[in-house]
Amino acid sequence: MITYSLGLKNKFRGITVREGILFEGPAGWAEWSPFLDYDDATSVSWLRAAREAAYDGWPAPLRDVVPVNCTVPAISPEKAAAIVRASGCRTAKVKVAEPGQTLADDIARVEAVRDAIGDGQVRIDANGLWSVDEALHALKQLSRFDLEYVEQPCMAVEDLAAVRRRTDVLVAADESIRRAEDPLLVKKLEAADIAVLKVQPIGGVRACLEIAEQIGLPVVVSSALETSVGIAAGVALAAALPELPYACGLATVSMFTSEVVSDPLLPVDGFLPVRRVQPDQLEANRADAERTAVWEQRLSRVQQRSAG
Ligand SMILES: O=C(O)CCC(=O)c1ccccc1C(=O)O
Ligand SMILES: [Mg+2]
Repeated sequence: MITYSLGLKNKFRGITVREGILFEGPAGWAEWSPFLDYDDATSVSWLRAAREAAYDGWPAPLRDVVPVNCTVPAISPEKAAAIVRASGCRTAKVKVAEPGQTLADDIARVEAVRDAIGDGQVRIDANGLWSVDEALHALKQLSRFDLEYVEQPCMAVEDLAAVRRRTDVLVAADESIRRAEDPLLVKKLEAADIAVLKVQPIGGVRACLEIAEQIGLPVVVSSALETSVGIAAGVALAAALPELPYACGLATVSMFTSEVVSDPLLPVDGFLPVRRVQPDQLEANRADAERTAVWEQRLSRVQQRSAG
């Protein structure tokens, strides 16, 4: 078992360093990396996902590559365009509604991404940070860039439904599924056209496959900003879904300044290969003793909780 610490090239979700635990079981390597602002109760499902990876393995794949989007943080238009061009992806996901920025910043970034990707797809993710009115106003301005969909424009599932009723842009639910007590409320309230599923927060590949079946919406598999070890679980889910009509948000390894494997899960021409990974760069990416102790204590608290 090792605690890793990886730098991020750009601030993402408010963080500049990503940490987590990697461990190996009979079925392969597993990642446990709940974000630091998540409490122990929330982190139990993340542990279920890691145990599945280490001890059970994943259902058989139905495809051997999965299409992915490149992820564009809330950065300048010039840097955004450079990320899109370097990625080789035919779909880009652009972060918008960043605290401290304006709608003008979002418009400039989305415009630069649209220019860079040409006739590819552009989707945006507001991480629930708009009100209904802000979302409708922003979508009116941004829809001229021909959006594939908007992910989580508002936080409350009722607000998501309200936005969906009043815009032509397709709506995807992310936080409304992975952070909700009832992930199927999105379906009941007809709050979304697309379901974003993340393996760690939802509690494993099989848990995600179950939700996919019950929710009856097309699925976009996304990362929770994991190392290639965690990304491999997302790839396994994407490979096992009966249908995969959209590119997945699994091309996030390129956001790190280093990686725990020498052959990371990076897209080639917009696709990730379906395979497991074997970390061989652990020592160079090991967290210091203090951070390792913090993570090991956290893991033992969450293990106790999940055993109870
Ligand atoms: O979907 C992607 O392209 C990358 C994944 C991503 O955006 C993300 C990564 C970590 C935490 C939250 C999110 C999110 O989708 O909101
Ligand atoms: Mg999201």
